Amino acid sequence: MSLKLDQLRIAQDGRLMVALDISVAAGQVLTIMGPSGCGKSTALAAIVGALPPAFRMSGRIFLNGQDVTAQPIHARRMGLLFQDDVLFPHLSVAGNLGFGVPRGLRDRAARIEAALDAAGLSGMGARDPATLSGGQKARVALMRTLLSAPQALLLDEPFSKLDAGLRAQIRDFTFAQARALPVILVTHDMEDARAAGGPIISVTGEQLG
Ligand SMILES: Nc1ncnc2c1ncn2[C@@H]1O[C@H](COP(=O)(O)OP(=O)(O)OP(=O)(O)O)[C@@H](O)[C@H]1O
Repeated sequence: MSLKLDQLRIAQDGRLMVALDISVAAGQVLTIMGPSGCGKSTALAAIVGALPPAFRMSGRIFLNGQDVTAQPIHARRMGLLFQDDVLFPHLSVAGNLGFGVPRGLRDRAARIEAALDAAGLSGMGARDPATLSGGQKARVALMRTLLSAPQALLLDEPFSKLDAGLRAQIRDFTFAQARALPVILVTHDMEDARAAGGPIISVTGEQLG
């Protein structure tokens, strides 16, 4: 799998805000950094197909070699994970995971079980998500996204609410679970960027390291 941003440009009120021209291969994590308000989240919104009307976009987005620029958000099948990605409080842990599984799959229960296993939550599917620790919640949120079988994973500061120890643990877990996918990580944290191990760019297209 691969994600290619070909001369992607996002402007607001005629002013260029974001310029990205890069390919991300499966198993690679591209990190996007930059000051607050410079357009990092907007860039992810454009890539998934949910750019707010206040912005104009040019360039093309390719997923697995296919031009998806004109496709609506649901057809692009990309997973997007936020820092405030809360679990649904009215659903069990398994119910939350099941939300990610595409409708009509026969092995739905087995997929949920496998995700519980991967998250270190075997046998805890019936639990109320409120009873989980912060790390457990973060793992369930990630697995819920991955169960939707995304073609790429976009991470918008997903670790920033976690304390330092947990942050490293969840970060490693995320990169390990997503190793079959191209991943784009938005972060303010240099440690996150280093741990990602891939190219680091600013949203203005400048290569940082
Ligand atoms: N829906 C919207 N309509 C109009 N302007 C918006 C909208 N969303 C964001 N903006 C503006 O676009 C600019 C970029 O916002 P964005 O959230 O992409 O920045 P960011 O780099 O992700 O910031 P942070 O690091 O603080 O999350 C900001 O000036 C913001 O106010």
